[in-house]
Amino acid sequence: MTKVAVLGAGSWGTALSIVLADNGHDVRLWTHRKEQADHINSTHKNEQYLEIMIPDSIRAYYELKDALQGVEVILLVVPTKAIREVCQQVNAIISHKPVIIHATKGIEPGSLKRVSQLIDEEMTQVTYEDIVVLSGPSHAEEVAQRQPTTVTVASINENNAKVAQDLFFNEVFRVYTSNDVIGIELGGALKNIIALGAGISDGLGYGDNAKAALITRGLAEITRLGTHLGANPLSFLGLPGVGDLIVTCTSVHSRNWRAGNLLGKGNDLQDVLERMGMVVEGVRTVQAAYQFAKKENIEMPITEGIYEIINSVKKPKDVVEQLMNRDKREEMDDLASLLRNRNTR
Ligand SMILES: NC(=O)C1=CN([C@@H]2O[C@H](COP(=O)(O)OP(=O)(O)OC[C@H]3O[C@@H](n4cnc5c(N)ncnc54)[C@H](OP(=O)(O)O)[C@@H]3O)[C@@H](O)[C@H]2O)C=CC1
Ligand SMILES: O=C(CO)COP(=O)(O)O
Repeated sequence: MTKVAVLGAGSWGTALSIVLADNGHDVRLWTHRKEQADHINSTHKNEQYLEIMIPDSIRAYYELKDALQGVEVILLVVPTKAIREVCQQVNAIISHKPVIIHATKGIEPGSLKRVSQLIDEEMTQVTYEDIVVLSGPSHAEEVAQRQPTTVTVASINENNAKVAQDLFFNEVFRVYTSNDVIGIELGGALKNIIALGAGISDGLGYGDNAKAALITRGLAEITRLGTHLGANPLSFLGLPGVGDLIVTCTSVHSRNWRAGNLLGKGNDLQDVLERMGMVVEGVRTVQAAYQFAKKENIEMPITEGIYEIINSVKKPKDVVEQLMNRDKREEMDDLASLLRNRNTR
């Protein structure tokens, strides 16, 4: 039995706590709202985020220092915009060196840093190489119902990746390992932008052809930027790449798809975000990806179009027209040269 503090009691933190509790671990689920901790402990429910009974063995905490007492593993699962703040709070409390796993999917606008880089910056006890990221096609709603799910855990520290694999692995939650932290983080963050696009396309009334095109050409963009930033291109063919792209672009559970769908139907972004009541990471990540594409001079027309819609520069229909009328080209043009360049390095 491992003592694990799960920081973030939203849908994903709750679902992953259930996996850990099913595996017999001592799970402390931390929330920054006292009334939520009391509610979870007295009712074993967190219905604001998930319609599921929470195992009695999971205890919710409001006091962070109590939640962190003697833990061997910390699982960070707050939205990207809260990562720095939560890491600073943890840093002020712990003096030991637990294994840090994060399951957050985003990139910070401005700094253009991935989540593991933010953790590394904020936590003095942590070394970048030791951080583990957990990612893959895994909606909280299905994980909490113990539906078959596969994810990947990646770390430069192979031992820590195996620790994470053993911690979560069970008969309905299959966990693979990888050492491509950059690829796994970027795949998870960037697919949310394409999922917004898929939702917009559905909201506009376009069909499966358009969505399949967005998924495929979106994957080309993710691979283009990711490989440029040092990821292994093969990672984008894996669970945290194409796997997560498919699930997020096609599932009604997806917050990003749902938000996009409402935007495509003509709703205002602020209204949409208020209606969602949960984090829609793609809205913030698209700002970062757009900045990345400009800074690194990477062609990302879908990302650019979603950026223009989110920032009310263009209407969804105009972006579709813009994408369909780009210059004619060979499909594998840039990806083939990207792989060639990589091989000769
Ligand atoms: N939901 C899913 O299926 C999956 C989500 N993810 C990723 O996991 C991350 C979290 O998503 P998810 O659980 O869905 O988000 P939710 O919106 O469901 O929950 C976010 C949780 O974080 C809490 N929180 C926000 N800011 C802070 C803060 N400053 N300090 C402490 N707690 C804070 C929220 O508290 P409050 O209730 O007060 O707002 C809430 O409990 C995202 O990066 C997402 O992309 C990854 C895979 C699957
Ligand atoms: O990352 C996810 C599934 O793997 C969750 O995506 P959403 O945030 O769009 O629900």
